[in-house]
Amino acid sequence: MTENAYPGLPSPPPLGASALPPGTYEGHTVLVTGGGSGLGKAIATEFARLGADLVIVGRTADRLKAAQEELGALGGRVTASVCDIRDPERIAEVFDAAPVLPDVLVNNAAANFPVPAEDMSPNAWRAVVDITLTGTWFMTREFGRRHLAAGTPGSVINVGASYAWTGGPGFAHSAAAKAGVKNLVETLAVEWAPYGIQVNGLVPGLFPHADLPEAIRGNLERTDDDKASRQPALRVGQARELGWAATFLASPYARFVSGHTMVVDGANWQRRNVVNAPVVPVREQLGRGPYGQ
Ligand SMILES: CCC/C=C/C(=O)SCCNC(=O)CCNC(=O)[C@H](O)C(C)(C)COP(=O)([O-])OP(=O)([O-])OC[C@H]1O[C@@H](n2cnc3c(N)ncnc32)[C@H](O)[C@@H]1OP(=O)([O-])[O-]
Ligand SMILES: NC(=O)C1=CN([C@@H]2O[C@H](COP(=O)(O)OP(=O)(O)OC[C@H]3O[C@@H](n4cnc5c(N)ncnc54)[C@H](OP(=O)(O)O)[C@@H]3O)[C@@H](O)[C@H]2O)C=CC1
Repeated sequence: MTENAYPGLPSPPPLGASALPPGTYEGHTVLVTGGGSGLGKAIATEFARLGADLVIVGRTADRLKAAQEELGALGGRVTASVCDIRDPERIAEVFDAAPVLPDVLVNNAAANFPVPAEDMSPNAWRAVVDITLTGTWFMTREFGRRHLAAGTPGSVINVGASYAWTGGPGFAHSAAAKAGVKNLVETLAVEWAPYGIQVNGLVPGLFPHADLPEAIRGNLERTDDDKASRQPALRVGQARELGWAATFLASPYARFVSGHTMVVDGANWQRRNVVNAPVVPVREQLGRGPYGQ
């Protein structure tokens, strides 16, 4: 495909830059689920650059250990805890074992793979909804209860997806779960504001990276042979751009922002064409034959 003639949205400042004052998060601890890889690690990185201590959570010990070393090199204390966020008892143990009660919870871990709705097994539905929605709720519940008991303020950021508003053909499970995640933001922001707890959402657009599972990476490659030109911004997101948004939302400069979901996607989710593109059924887009054959 030929290069686009338009400039698109400008590139962000380089990795290592920050809009917030140095030390904004000194003395604060940030727990990031899925902080051992991909966007979770990028978010954790930006908090660490601003002085935060971290707790990172995921299912895979090796992945967490590698991230712990990488993030630890930024100067703060990094605790790595193996935990499946579907398990509320294990979540309680992770909070018990953390050096302090984290001030910020970033619910970043999620599960997803493309599948035509009619092909989805009950377990496939459960795996995605249990991790993405129920796991997010279990983490948030533990965080909220402990802050209420301690009488301390806190900030929750739920990482979402724009198909929470639009629906997500080919991702019925994930889209339904992310809609629930966005709705939780709105409910809990009201319930917990009196106790000093902010709850916000943060939605990445297209942020390809090497840690994505094969099913998602393969899907992006199949449908996006030229990722940049298929978006209004004419480029994809840089992981640090999501990290910067997260550090702003949980910062002292956003104390009156709660119940809001911020979309960082170069306006891709608002996109409509003057002339509609031809409709291609999901199973055809995914290269599957007719249902039942
Ligand atoms: C696109 C841009 C937006 C991106 C948004 C993102 O979220 S990106 C972030 C993306 N990051 C991640 O997703 C990271 C985490 N994701 C994961 O670890 C896996 O995707 C997981 C959720 C399947 C693992 O959960 P687990 O260990 O509990 O699962 P398990 O292995 O036991 O399988 C459970 C059921 O699912 C079935 N099934 C599985 N794959 C497929 C498939 N491709 N097709 C159909 N079905 C599939 C499997 O067959 C089984 O059903 P069965 O046979 O019993 O009826
Ligand atoms: N990348 C993108 O373009 C987009 C991403 N998003 C959202 O951004 C967030 C991060 O995605 P991304 O970094 O790309 O995805 P990754 O697959 O790279 O990361 C997911 C992380 O979550 C962890 N995780 C998954 N399941 C569980 C579980 N049951 N318990 C604990 N940890 C778990 C994984 O670790 P482990 O497997 O070791 O448990 C991994 O570290 C997600 O919420 C995703 O939905 C939304 C739109 C687009």
